[in-house]
Amino acid sequence: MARPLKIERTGDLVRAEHLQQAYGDTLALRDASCIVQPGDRTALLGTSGSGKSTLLHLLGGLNAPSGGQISWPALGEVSQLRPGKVSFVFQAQSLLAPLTALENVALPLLLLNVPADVAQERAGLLLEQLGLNAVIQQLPEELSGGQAQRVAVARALVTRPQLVLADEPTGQLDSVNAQHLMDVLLGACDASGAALIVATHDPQIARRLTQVWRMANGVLAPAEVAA
Ligand SMILES: Nc1ncnc2c1ncn2[C@@H]1O[C@H](COP(=O)(O)OP(=O)(O)OP(=O)(O)O)[C@@H](O)[C@H]1O
Repeated sequence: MARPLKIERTGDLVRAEHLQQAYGDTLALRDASCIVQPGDRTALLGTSGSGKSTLLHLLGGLNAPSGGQISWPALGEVSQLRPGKVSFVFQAQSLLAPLTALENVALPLLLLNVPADVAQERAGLLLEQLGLNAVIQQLPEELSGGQAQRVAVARALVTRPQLVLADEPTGQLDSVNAQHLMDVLLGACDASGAALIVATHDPQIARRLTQVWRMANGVLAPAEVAA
């Protein structure tokens, strides 16, 4: 529980109370309460299978919880969250196979009716920032795992979202590229005032964030200040 839940704040990006998520007989999330505010920098830690991805998916409105309450006071209804206000960097490969790296990154802007030339320019700039100039015309199958992960980060940032939910975004990167990716993620979120939540197993990544949420067996512990 990041902050007391009793106080209503219209500026809260997410308010979640006692969330539960069942997948058939598996109760993946047993009890998670948290508030996300603009500018938050949160590391979500926990062993494999503890429920981190499940929580991120609920916070971004991808799934409805089986129990508990969730709302997005500053963002609106769940149908208004994506694309645009909330972005995901998924753990699994999520780029669209028939589209080039550039087209994958520009797509969320096209869905928001941004003109194609503006969308391509913004997508190209982000890909350049992530060191991907050489591969912008390549298809996902022609990218390395680490390149694909960085393209997915560019796609998440291109709409200048207010909340970025990143599920092990550095899992396929060496430590230099992982730190560079965090530089870009943090720089983009600092520039826009967005909140960033990163599920990670990497202590070096967690150290770049200011608070820690720990998940154990589907239960989210109160937030701690990062060491
Ligand atoms: N779609 C699904 N159907 C059935 N069970 C699922 C599904 N997604 C997750 N689970 C189960 O829910 C539990 C929590 O999974 P989750 O992916 O949230 O964990 P995690 O902490 O993100 O793990 P990791 O660090 O390995 O990514 C696990 O027991 C997992 O097997």
